[in-house]
Amino acid sequence: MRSPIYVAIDTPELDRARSIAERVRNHVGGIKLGLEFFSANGRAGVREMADLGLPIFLDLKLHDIPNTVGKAIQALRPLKPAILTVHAAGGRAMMEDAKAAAPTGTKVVAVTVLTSLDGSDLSSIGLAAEPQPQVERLTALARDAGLDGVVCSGNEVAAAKAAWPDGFFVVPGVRPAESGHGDQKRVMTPRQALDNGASILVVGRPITQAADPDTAARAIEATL
Ligand SMILES: O=C(O)c1cc(=O)[nH]c(=O)n1[C@@H]1O[C@H](COP(=O)(O)O)[C@@H](O)[C@H]1O
Repeated sequence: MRSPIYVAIDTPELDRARSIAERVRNHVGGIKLGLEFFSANGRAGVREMADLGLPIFLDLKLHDIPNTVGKAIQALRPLKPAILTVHAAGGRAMMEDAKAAAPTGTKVVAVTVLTSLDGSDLSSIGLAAEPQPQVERLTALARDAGLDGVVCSGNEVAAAKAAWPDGFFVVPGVRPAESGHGDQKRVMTPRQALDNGASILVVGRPITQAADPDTAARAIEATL
């Protein structure tokens, strides 16, 4: 079975991205490319990474009016990514247009509450401090809009899955026990996140910043 780990290769440097991907390829199920990589390398860079043969998760977290998000996804169609992200807070019509514009076979998943936010951050933007009800509300909205799944932390994934048993659940903010949290606030170990119902795990710096990314990816895989 393919590893549930998607390695988040967050770098603007194409050569470095390719080198990390080549080193970890036997211990991950796919590659996640986000805003940092895409802003520097664009669609051509994504194509080069796709040539390595692993599924591509294109994480652009689109969040705009429905027409703009739909047209942006149309422009991405030739890349045929395995997974694409939008922000659930963009609303139901935006998510519907996102799904309608995506290629067949691309999973469109909605980010609920970023894993970098804790209760006090949520209060500061006018939301209730408890993340779980917000994750549950946005998960139901994403399901009703016809998306394929959501992104949430390992703390909320069990509740989200209870509301959407056949949804696809992406869990970032994953940290092996001995790893630093960096800017992540709602974190969980890879094993626990899988046990709670994650479909895939997004792991970035614990692998990409390790002295030996291959060994780090292998060590995480061994805990699953
Ligand atoms: O959509 C995401 O992948 C995402 C959502 C979220 O709530 N939190 C989050 O960290 N991510 C992404 O997951 C990756 C986490 O990276 P590390 O913190 O280095 O493991 C980054 O590429 C983030 O953009």
